[in-house]
Amino acid sequence: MSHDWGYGPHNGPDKWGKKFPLASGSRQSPIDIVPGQAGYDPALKPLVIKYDPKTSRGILNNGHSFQVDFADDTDSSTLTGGPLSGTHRLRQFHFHWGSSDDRGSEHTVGGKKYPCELHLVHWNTKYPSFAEAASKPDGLAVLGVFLKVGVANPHLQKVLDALDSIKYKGMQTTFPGFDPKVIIPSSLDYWTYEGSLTTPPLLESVTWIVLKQPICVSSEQMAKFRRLLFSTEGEPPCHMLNNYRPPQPLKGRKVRASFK
Ligand SMILES: NS(=O)(=O)c1ccc(NC(=S)OCCc2ccsc2)cc1
Ligand SMILES: [Zn+2]
Repeated sequence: MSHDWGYGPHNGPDKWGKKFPLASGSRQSPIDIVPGQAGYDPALKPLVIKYDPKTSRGILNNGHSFQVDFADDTDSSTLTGGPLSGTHRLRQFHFHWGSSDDRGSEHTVGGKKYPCELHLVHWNTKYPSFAEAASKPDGLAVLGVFLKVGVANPHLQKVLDALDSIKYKGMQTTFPGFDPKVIIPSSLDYWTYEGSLTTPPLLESVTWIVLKQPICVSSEQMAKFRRLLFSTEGEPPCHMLNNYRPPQPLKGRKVRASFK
């Protein structure tokens, strides 16, 4: 069954509930993180991020964002510690961004929108595969990193240089030897809460770990994200803009902070 969900006026986040009833579920993402209401939890452990650049494989325009995919058949690239139990393997990372620098992130902080948000997607190896884990309440862990406009980011530039070869939906190319550690901020202070995928199928299987410290990106680099297309080569061109879901109701959930 082909799902034509997207981010436009006719198929955007307000319309997803028609085909994906989880859209109004009890643990939907993203959310607005209110620092004053996120209690410090001394029981939270430090995050342990171990990424091996030899596991990076390719870069794909999937028609909603672009993603860098990783080999996840071994424990070479993993996320452990923090609020997590067990080992979570890195599967892919991708971004969400706006049509201008004043919007684009999915999570917001006290109502503040960032121009872009990076998601590093991991799955719990207590399950046999990503697809199996994606259907379990403790199956996935997504590390969220905000991007703020400032000086150009040379590490991000390596990713952006590949975008010209994946302009249209469905295009992909090889992307070997990339270490995602270089686009993680120096501070690993985080907020964490129980949520969902922020796109269909909106599965409520994600432990969200959102880093407090943003990384920098220049306005010129943001313009490169916006040259991607939602559309295939044969379709009328539609620029990939505002591919973010707005914050969803907290519905009684607690957000915890790893820092005072
Ligand atoms: N934006 S997000 O990080 O919440 C996020 C992460 C992964 C996905 N979906 C993926 S990787 O789907 C792959 C296909 C699949 C298989 C089982 S459920 C979905 C959607 C949203
Ligand atoms: Zn995402």
